[in-house]
Amino acid sequence: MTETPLPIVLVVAVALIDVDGRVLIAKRPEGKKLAGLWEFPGGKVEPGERPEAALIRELREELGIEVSESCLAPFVFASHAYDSFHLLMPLYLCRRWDGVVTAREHAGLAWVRPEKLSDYPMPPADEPLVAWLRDLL
Ligand SMILES: Nc1nc2c([nH]c(=O)n2[C@@H]2O[C@H](COP(=O)(O)OP(=O)(O)OP(=O)(O)O)[C@@H](O)[C@H]2O)c(=O)[nH]1
Ligand SMILES: [Mg+2]
Repeated sequence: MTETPLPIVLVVAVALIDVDGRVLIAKRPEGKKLAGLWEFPGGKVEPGERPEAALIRELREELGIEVSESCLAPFVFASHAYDSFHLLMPLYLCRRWDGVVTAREHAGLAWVRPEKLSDYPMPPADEPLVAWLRDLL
């Protein structure tokens, strides 16, 4: 069987972890794909951009925080076929940042214990990531 190849889209995302071990998730705003679902902050890597630089840029734009590259620890990744593209999404862990986390582009933010993440509706690609966080954090 021949499959029509889907474009691969590289998205970088992060699980920010606070001193109490809670993880930050953010609610996708109205008007965007998957609106209303909770996600890990991050976004698309632009052409020619390094993944870590893209994530640092996205965290500045979306949350108003400054993260240094040495604080981004590669963790697990999602590989998920949506209808029109194939998502490849590395998830980093980060426990240190400067500034106050603010919802600049999201409809809301929540700090959630790993075992409670499954109470929040998230995109299908995120389900395995939530399981890894629950098991390994
Ligand atoms: N940031 C993020 N994106 C995710 C997650 N799970 C998931 O399927 N995605 C998908 O990854 C794609 C890109 O994410 P995004 O909307 O954050 O991209 P972006 O920040 O660059 O926004 P923009 O393209 O509107 O400028 C979306 O189709 C989104 O649904 C997740 O946990 N975090
Ligand atoms: Mg984004």
